[in-house]
Amino acid sequence: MTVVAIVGRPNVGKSTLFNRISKDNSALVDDLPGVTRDRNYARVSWNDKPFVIIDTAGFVGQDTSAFEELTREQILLALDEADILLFVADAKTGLHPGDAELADLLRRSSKPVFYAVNKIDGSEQRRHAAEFFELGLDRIYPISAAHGFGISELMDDLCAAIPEAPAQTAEEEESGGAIRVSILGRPNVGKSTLVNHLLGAPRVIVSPVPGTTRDAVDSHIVKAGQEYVLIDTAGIRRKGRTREKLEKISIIKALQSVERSHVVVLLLDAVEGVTDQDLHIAGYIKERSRACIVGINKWDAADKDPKRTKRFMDDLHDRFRFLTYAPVLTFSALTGRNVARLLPTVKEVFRQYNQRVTTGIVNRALEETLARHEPPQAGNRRRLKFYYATQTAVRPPTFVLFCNYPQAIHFSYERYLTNRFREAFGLDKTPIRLIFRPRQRTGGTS
Ligand SMILES: Nc1nc2c(ncn2[C@@H]2O[C@H](COP(=O)(O)OP(=O)(O)OP(=O)(O)O)[C@@H](O)[C@H]2O)c(=O)[nH]1
Ligand SMILES: Nc1nc2c(ncn2[C@@H]2O[C@H](COP(=O)(O)OP(=O)(O)OP(=O)(O)O)[C@@H](O)[C@H]2O)c(=O)[nH]1
Repeated sequence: MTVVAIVGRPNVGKSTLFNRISKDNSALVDDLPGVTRDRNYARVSWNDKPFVIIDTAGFVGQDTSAFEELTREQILLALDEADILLFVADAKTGLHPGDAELADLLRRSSKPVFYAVNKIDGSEQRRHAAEFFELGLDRIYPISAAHGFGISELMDDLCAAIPEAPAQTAEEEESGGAIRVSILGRPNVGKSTLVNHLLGAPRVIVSPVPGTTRDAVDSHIVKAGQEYVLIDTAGIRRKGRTREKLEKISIIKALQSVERSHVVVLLLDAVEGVTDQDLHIAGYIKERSRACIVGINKWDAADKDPKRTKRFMDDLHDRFRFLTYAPVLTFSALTGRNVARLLPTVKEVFRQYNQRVTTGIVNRALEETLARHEPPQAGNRRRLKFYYATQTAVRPPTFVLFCNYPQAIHFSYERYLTNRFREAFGLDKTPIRLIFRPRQRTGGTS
């Protein structure tokens, strides 16, 4: 998945541009309820090119007192991890020394960079925009993120730089019947230790210093006749940076790994608990409808007081309640205790993720579900009616339900249907998707 990062000085309009690009293309991101909207990355599609767009401001916080340092860090991060850079400057303030410095850094990159000058909403700003040619750039895109001016020219050109044909299908074929698994989690949570344990030999360097593993490599293993590909086994860190920065950086890599996975193992630290970043990754897993297992590592070091354990688990379920389908496992990658449960669980989750249900069974379940709890009235006082349903896809199991007023279905009724389908089809450990369609008339008679 191509990652496009928006970079620029504070207050130039990065977030506004991010919102415009992601909002105008919300088809792909909006069809899943209950996922947090408060975030700085989005999967969008422009001219049929899917990509992930990231507002880097979110990675460095709002501490403007140290903004030069922060901005530099942000640029380096984006240069490292993104595929395309989108530089934004502010025509209202005009050319700023910081812009020149950033442009300099970007010019040294081998990645495509698009330079936009924002806040072009009047003739005065247009004059200011000309100043930016002093940066020695071939092409500058005058835009107004707030009003939409110039956005399509910019995005059309940017999308042309995104490679055709996502590698997804090729990769799918290549991996045959293998289950693609990624192990994600913040630095020091024990990813390398776990991978080494699974591989049965210390192939990945483990160290108590965060960020000691480098290159992205996939590892193949066969257990009990099932092949697994551990994606990006080297993990999601960088050498020689502070822990705090590392945690901010890792999200881009994490998102890319989610894209490539069937099943994501989200590792948490039993001692440190759940962080916002864990929830961010979890939100993305949900949004991308990937199967997931929550692995609580370092269980050997956890406080075994039953009350605390209960509080930990309650808190976990509460914070991951949008991901109820993810089984939770506790283990210790260090001692190996209970790690043996992981791959069988991955296999079971994957089985459900690929499950097919015949149309007859789907419709029987639909009938029973409706009989048990009638659909509420649609807004226009007409009765909401479901006609029939059928499974249209796997990974995840996806069901299309034909009804008279798809737009009138309340979220709570959708949740009810989802839960009943899960129960009826034994799909408790996989995401499933329900799509509501207006009934299509066939044949052209009557
Ligand atoms: N006039 C005008 N104002 C804009 C435009 N785009 C953004 N702004 C304003 O510029 C200000 C900063 O916008 P943000 O999108 O928050 O900028 P940012 O670069 O994300 O800022 P940081 O998060 O501080 O780095 C806001 O008050 C926006 O309303 C535009 O096209 N025209
Ligand atoms: N007590 C305990 N320590 C563990 C366990 N798993 C890993 N550790 C320790 O945690 C530290 C970090 O482990 P790593 O496997 O390097 O963690 P990582 O997630 O790969 O870390 P980064 O390279 O920073 O991303 C090491 O000192 C491990 O020995 C566990 O199950 N129990």
